Amino acid sequence: MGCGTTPELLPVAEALATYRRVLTPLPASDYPVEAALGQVLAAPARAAVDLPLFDQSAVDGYAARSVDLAMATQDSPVRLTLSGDIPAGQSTETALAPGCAMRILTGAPVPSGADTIVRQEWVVREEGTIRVDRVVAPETDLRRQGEELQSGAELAAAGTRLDAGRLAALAMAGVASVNAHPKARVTVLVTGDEVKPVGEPLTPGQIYDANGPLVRGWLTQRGQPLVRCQAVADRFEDVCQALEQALTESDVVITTGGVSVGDRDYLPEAAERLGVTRHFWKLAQKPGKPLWFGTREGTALIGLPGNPAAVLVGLTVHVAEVLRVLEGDPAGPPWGYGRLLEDARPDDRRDQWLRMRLQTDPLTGATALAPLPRQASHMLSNLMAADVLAWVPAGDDAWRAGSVVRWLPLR
Ligand SMILES: Nc1nc2c(c(=O)[nH]1)N[C@H]1C(S)=C(S)[C@@H](COP(=O)(O)OP(=O)(O)OC[C@H]3O[C@@H](n4cnc5c(N)ncnc54)[C@H](O)[C@@H]3O)O[C@H]1N2
Ligand code: MOO
Repeated sequence: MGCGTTPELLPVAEALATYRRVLTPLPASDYPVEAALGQVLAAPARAAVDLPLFDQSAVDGYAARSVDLAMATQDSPVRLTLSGDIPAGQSTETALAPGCAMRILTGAPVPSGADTIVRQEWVVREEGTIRVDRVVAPETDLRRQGEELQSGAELAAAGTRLDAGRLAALAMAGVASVNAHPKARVTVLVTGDEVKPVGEPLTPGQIYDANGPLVRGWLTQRGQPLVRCQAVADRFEDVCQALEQALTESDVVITTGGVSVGDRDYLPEAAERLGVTRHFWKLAQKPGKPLWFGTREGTALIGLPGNPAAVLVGLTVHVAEVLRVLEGDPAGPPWGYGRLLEDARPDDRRDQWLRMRLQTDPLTGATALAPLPRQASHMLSNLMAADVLAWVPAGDDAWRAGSVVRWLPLR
């Protein structure tokens, strides 16, 4: 929060705290493990089996008894009689007898009696026997049952968001289903009579729609279930109708445009007409000052301003946190920190979200930030170069080269 922010505008940190305070995670249920990709666990997941599942070989070679090889040297190699063959996926009931070895492949179960594996590079194979010319210590290349994880051990705590690697770790440990919060279902309403989809002809005064592609693309990249994305005309009744349907069908409703004080800015009035409880409307941030946040029966409504850079801030900073709370994710925003390599734009009223490039600080080797030109709220072209959205608090000094600021990744 900047020290010089205008008092009637809610500080950004308070907006973030409001989401945590007024929203509750969506009710959890059980999902097949792979269906829960991207979801957050509501209960710990425990290993259903030991890992490794059984004593197994780490290499292609021969299961042996280390005592048989204790005297082996180049001058006096030991011969072991081959008494079996164990490929991966099979096991043998037969115990390994003294003076014997069994052929074994990587991952195959070790027969009882064997306490070491002789990798095949160390062996000369002859008719029915192998010749070993070195000592092989007990436990060499042998993976013991349960050495990684024991059945019943907690593998993932509640609050863990599942990615591909975590899913794989659960599946390996025999976890077939998990108790998780669902992903939030989102509806997007893009207002503005002046906007047209790119590719369609424009009449004078019209512009191409940036917010539709921005919000849809951002949600798709996150794997967010999209209920619908709809263009809504700047008419009060149309806004009310679309909003009512969206509130009924979704966990989160995102609107763009029509949230300020203009003659056709219907969102605040429509939301209040439909019984949405307002938590705040104006934030001490730039871009994105008019940001309307309210709830109705657990559904969150986030009214973003129409300016595309304000929508970018709304998604990266605000919608992301709303989704984390609803999805049961205890982690707050994934802040990075870096020193400004050059002066940024000063502002003494509102904290600024500035698009910057990540660089390496030539003095320290640490991550540093280079502000980009073309930062105004109606501009997006610098996203071609931007890596992060940096939070530059309002006030006297935070914008100066050398200040350390926080940032959120843009990709
Ligand atoms: N008298 C005041 N005027 C404005 C204030 C204010 O406090 N007093 N705030 C300004 C700020 S800050 C912002 S941000 C905007 C927000 O206005 P709205 O949320 O009502 O948004 P619109 O007026 O509908 O649109 C703003 C701007 O963005 C363009 N736009 C809208 N939708 C799209 C789209 N899908 N793709 C591309 N561009 C879009 C629209 O044409 C406008 O230029 O209000 C200021 N005014
Ligand atoms: O908040 Mo507005 O997005 O500053 O231009």
